[in-house]
Amino acid sequence: MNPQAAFPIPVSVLTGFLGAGKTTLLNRLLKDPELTDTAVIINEFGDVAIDHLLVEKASDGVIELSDGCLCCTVRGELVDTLADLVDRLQTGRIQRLARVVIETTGLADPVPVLQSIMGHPALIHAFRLDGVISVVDAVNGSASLDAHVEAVKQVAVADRIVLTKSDLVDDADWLESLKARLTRLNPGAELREVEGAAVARLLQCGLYDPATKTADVRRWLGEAAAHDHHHHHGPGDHHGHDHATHHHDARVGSLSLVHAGALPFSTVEMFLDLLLSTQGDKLLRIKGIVELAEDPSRPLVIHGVQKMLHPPARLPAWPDAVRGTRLVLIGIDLPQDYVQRLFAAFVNKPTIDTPDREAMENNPLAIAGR
Ligand SMILES: Nc1nc2c(ncn2[C@@H]2O[C@H](COP(=O)(O)OP(=O)(O)OP(=O)(O)O)[C@@H](O)[C@H]2O)c(=O)[nH]1
Repeated sequence: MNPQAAFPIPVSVLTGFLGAGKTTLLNRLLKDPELTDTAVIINEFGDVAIDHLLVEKASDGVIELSDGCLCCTVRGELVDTLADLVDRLQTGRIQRLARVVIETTGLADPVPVLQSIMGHPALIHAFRLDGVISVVDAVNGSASLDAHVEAVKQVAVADRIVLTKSDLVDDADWLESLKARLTRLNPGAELREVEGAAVARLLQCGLYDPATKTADVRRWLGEAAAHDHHHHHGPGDHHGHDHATHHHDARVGSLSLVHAGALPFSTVEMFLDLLLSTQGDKLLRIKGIVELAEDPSRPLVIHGVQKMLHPPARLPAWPDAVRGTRLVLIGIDLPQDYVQRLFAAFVNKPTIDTPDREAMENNPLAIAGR
């Protein structure tokens, strides 16, 4: 491959509901000299392709997708567009490519976009999903979350949430309650106001801090926040007022799975297989770090979207003193107790009311409460 390109190339996905301020933020971001060799892929929606005109520093960087619903038809094209970028690099038609930013249409469910980046065999070695930045409008964000489950998913899958238009909101309580709602939906994501957020570092959500070259596991897993906000919402739960007014929100939940010791690779693999085959449709994101029994000094990094797992990668060393296995899951209608018990069955000795591993591998339906 072209020596000018360091594969895999990080891909950032910029999402957020219609008019939330994605293009405005992107225009500001692209002024940062650190983002010079960035390709921007803008997904168009509607008859008139106006978005690319709004991206000022576009010239040869913008690759336009044709109109259509992102969830279905454009998925194939996005893959083609990314493959074309690799081709251009290899043939020298592009000299350098340091990053790709994909701006999704405001109406889109971002999950298929993430899946097409992570799951396509032709792209898997060329690109890595760095992170998802979700833009939420302080004026209309709350109404969008109430009305559209896509807006809720955009927030739930985010690594970072950027709040725009707070300059238009006088009511501090309104702003605080929107922020609290966003934190409930996605306790692991970093929440920022747009002022000050428009710098290259906003896009760097991955495990490695490119400045220090060290892994920042806690930030990447969103752990510090996630610990204080365990959600145990299930599809059948009722949350009174909250449930009644925010019915989409109640379906979203995050949970952490923690195991103190090292685990054999086969255990991790089987647990993930079962988790993805039974809960894949409900999982929005999964991230984690694993201490492997076979090689405890080099942690295994797990990263996935729905049923798709990024090829597991190894870190050269543990970034800090904390070892063991930590998985963070965000899902919609995810049966949290089932997942906790499934994990426990794999990593611990079986208890009286928990079927053992062998029984479960033979019959994954053995755990009640799915
Ligand atoms: N006052 C204020 N206006 C903003 C802010 N961010 C964006 N806007 C305005 O909001 C409108 C929509 O912004 P865009 O950046 O086009 O939003 P978008 O999310 O790209 O929109 P779509 O591509 O249509 O989904 C524009 O008129 C922007 O100028 C902000 O922080 N404050």
